[in-house]
Amino acid sequence: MRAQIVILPGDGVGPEVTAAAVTVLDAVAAHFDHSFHFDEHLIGGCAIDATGEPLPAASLEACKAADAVLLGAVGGPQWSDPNAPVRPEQGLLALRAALGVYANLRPLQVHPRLAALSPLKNEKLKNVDVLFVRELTGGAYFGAKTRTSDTAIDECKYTVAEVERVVRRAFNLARGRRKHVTSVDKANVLETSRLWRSTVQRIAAEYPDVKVEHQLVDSMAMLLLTQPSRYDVVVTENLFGDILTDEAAALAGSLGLLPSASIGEAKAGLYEPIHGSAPDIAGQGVANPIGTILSAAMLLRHSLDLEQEAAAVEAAVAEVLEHGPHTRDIGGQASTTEVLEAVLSALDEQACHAAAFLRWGRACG
Ligand SMILES: NC(=O)C1=CN([C@@H]2O[C@H](COP(=O)(O)OP(=O)(O)OC[C@H]3O[C@@H](n4cnc5c(N)ncnc54)[C@H](O)[C@@H]3O)[C@@H](O)[C@H]2O)C=CC1
Ligand SMILES: CC(C)CC(=O)C(=O)O
Ligand SMILES: [Mg+2]
Repeated sequence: MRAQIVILPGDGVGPEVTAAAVTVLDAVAAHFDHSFHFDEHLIGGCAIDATGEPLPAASLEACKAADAVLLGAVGGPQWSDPNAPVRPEQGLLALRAALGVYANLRPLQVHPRLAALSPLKNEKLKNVDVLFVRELTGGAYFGAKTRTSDTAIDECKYTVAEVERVVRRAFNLARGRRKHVTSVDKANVLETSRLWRSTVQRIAAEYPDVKVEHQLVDSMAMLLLTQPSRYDVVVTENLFGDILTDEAAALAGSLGLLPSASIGEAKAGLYEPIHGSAPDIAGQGVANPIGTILSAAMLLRHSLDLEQEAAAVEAAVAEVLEHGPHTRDIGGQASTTEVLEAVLSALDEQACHAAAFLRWGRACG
């Protein structure tokens, strides 16, 4: 298959981790006989420096025309002046809105080899397999912002239609999993959460085969640590989902491990690790590339319908998590490049198995 993929490296460790993921996608193309064309564009702080804008028109147009977009991260201390007229993060929010990618899928699994890195006891981490579905284009991140000398307002708004579409996604995804949806809100206090909860209750009636429960976000933050294996699909609004998934990354062992897929009605989606630009380690060649490589696997699955290829990348990553090498954040000493090379050689083996399986299938008729 032929695919046009836009790469937005962004800032900080973004260029380091996207370069690793592109090398993996190149290897997938070579092994499985696909033709991926990569087109790199600016976003975030580097775009502000070059053009004055965090999302230049050329970047947005390229993303809209692509089959998929792979992004590193945006932001950093040099663009974080509270009085700055434009900020890198505005570029990412504008891109998510323009692409209409309202559902952000953030899977959490705990590799047994890394369980020791988690602050939790090992037995709590058995069978943890959660899919967070975070609403991505509404809520406080997109509401009107006003500021006077002594007052600041961030409007938080949700419409029924915005809640319905992401909640339906969550229920549909739950049908392919353990058929359990946990909706997280703050309905005891927030009007937007009351609208969220009543909408979930109405949609749930269309899915009698899926068990639904409601959990307030403050207690959910605690339950995620005390009973993580209880959860299957967790659907929640933009801000709560952002916070809960960084917390969830601590269960897996590092923020550098978690991938994400942002999807809407179109096949084309936006794929990015859940972490930020990690300015504290940027430029040192030690960033963990696994979250971005797994995001590339999600790109293969969700935007290109290449399930076998996605599974091969995931199996290669699992092999490297099992046997190393590991970057510093997960207790090793390896560089980004050493981890990438290990993933590539594990992928070689996966691809050989896949090719042998295909030959066997043909021979058997
Ligand atoms: N999607 C995006 O582009 C996001 C951008 N940001 C931006 O990133 C900047 C830094 O934000 P922080 O709160 O420090 O969050 P962060 O996610 O960049 O870093 C938090 C901690 O996790 C570590 N970390 C993150 N990714 C890692 C990786 N791949 N390998 C190893 N360690 C990793 C960092 O070294 C740091 O200690 C800010 O400007 C923020 O706005 C934050 C979150 C998401
Ligand atoms: C706009 C981003 C910086 C928000 C964020 O932290 C995220 O999407 O994970
Ligand atoms: Mg975040």
